[in-house]
Amino acid sequence: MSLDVYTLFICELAVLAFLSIVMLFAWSGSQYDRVLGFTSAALVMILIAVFLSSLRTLGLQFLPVGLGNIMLLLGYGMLLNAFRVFAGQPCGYSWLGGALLWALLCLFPAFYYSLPKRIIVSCLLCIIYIAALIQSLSRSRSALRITFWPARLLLWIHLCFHVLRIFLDQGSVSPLRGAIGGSTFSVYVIMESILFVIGLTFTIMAMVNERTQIKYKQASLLDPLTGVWNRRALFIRAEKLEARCLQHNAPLSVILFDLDHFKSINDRYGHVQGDRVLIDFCQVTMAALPADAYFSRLGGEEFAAILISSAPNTYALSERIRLAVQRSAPNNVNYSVSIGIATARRKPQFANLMVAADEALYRAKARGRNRVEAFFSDEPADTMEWYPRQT
Ligand SMILES: Nc1nc2c(ncn2[C@@H]2O[C@H](COP(=O)(O)OP(=O)(O)OP(=O)(O)O)[C@@H](O)[C@H]2O)c(=O)[nH]1
Repeated sequence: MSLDVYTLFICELAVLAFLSIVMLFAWSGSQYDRVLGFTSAALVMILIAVFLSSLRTLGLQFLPVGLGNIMLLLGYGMLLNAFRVFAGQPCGYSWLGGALLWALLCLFPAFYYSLPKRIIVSCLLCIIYIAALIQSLSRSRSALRITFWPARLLLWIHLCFHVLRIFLDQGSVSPLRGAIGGSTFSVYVIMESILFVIGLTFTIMAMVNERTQIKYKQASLLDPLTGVWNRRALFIRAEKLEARCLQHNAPLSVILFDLDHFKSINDRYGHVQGDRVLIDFCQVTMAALPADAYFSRLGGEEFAAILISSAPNTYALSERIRLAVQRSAPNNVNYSVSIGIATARRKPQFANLMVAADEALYRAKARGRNRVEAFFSDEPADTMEWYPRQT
């Protein structure tokens, strides 16, 4: 099979133009997402670079060799920015490095007029950029469960191709009259480049799509004011914890919190200060809870925590939280919390624990607030762990 370099060149220009348009539409449709913006810029720059390199047929040197490669390296720089923004890193100036170095080297005739030297330097710069892309991608790994591996594979294939090119492309000038490609190897470079830009465009769109979906899913599980998990998240998590406790025969505890006289805090200090108290309560409580506890806002001034912990430990922890809240005074506003707890020794059922903890919380309110009450029962229950009746 022989591949015609002219046909491939036209294909590449058409593919790049089409992908640039698709990406520009995706960018504007995504409320100008910066990742898609940088990718659009990269595709447009690579399109210009490919067009400029075709001017070799006219016997030109500066436009295809100087400017064409500068545009190509700027295109890689834009891709680097896209991956950096995706990973939450600052763009910095490294995206400019390749293009500046190329411009500098073109000042030396020994480089400017030597195809083999230009091929080696161009390959090395591409390898550096692709390695930087792989490194930035690795930083996004936790945010990309599905698209991480295809993206990584695509970049590694592109990197290996450039390593191979250093050894296989001898830089022998194409024998074709008015050749578009610089060397006889150009046909493979164009073909790989077409496949790479197609793969890259769709991979980046899939990455952005996955990130958006995760963001919306997270948002649906978080309380917008305090940033802690919401009721829905708690119930999802509880199912998992129930299963874990069942498997390891571990005790499961629920702690219910209700801020005392919160309405009067709103009335006396205003709603904004009331919000600050809610945020402060979350910070104080989260700092005291163990890392594997799951804390959420049920609504209003009601919160819940679920954790694998025995009854005495849960009681001691709740007391610590109550005292920490009592000491805390955001903007000099003192407040307190009533706490109800319940623990199941084995076969825990979250719904039952919530009812039991709620009963204990009701007692804490009835007995004067700012106190911890644990669920107890007079019935001989075989799974609920209860405390001696408090008088
Ligand atoms: N600032 C603020 N207030 C809220 C928010 N959500 C609910 N509230 C207020 O919380 C108050 C809850 O009042 P109540 O249910 O009467 O409870 P309380 O005043 O804390 O009384 P006890 O629970 O009996 O100690 C209401 O006034 C709500 O308006 C919120 O997001 N921000």
